[in-house]
Amino acid sequence: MTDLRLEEVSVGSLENVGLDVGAGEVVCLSGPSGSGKSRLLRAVADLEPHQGRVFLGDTEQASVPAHHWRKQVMLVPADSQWWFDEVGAHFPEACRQQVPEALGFAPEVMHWTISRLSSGERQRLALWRALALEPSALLLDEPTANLDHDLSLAVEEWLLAEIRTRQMPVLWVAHDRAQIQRVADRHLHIVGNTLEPIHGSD
Ligand SMILES: Nc1ncnc2c1ncn2[C@@H]1O[C@H](COP(=O)(O)OP(=O)(O)OP(=O)(O)O)[C@@H](O)[C@H]1O
Repeated sequence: MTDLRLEEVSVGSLENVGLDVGAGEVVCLSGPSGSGKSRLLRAVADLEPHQGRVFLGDTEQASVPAHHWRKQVMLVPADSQWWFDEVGAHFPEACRQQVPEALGFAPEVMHWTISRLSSGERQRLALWRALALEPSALLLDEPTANLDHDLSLAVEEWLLAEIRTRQMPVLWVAHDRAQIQRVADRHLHIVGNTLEPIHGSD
């Protein structure tokens, strides 16, 4: 059981962010457009230079090569990147026959070309690809932004079940207040250069 801890992290206009996300806990992060939500996730994923320290359990980000860190602390960005022609080539062999039902795909999806994917299909497959790599922590940047309401609910439910089962600490950037109320154990909102806790239905 591993927590994700930020100590005095500064990136862009955000200063001295301190945060401890427990195993299996979902902390939602909201804030105005351009306030620094994505940059904070990128800093935690060691994709952007920043000040301060980030820990996964006892392991400090600065003590491991960035590519090892990123396999453990997995960022699912709003715009996912794909580098092979076919979907299946991006997945470990063992996962190709087990596409989760909640994502709404038939197994044939593994033979689809990347170029035909809609933005919502890309987003759902990027989530499955991230989980298929069995990370220890997840950083989700508006993971359902391109999905319709029903699919959004199904994906949320699937994600929450996976998060609880695997006991991953999760930072989840979201705009939709209703979604935040459904998924968040805690909600932090960016105000100026800091994160402020939002309680209940504020
Ligand atoms: N590498 C960079 N160097 C300098 N400024 C950057 C860099 N990347 C992003 N920015 C700026 O930092 C600010 C925060 O960007 P960020 O992408 O984190 O916003 P956000 O809160 O995720 O916004 P949105 O909700 O619109 O996605 C923006 O003004 C952006 O232009």
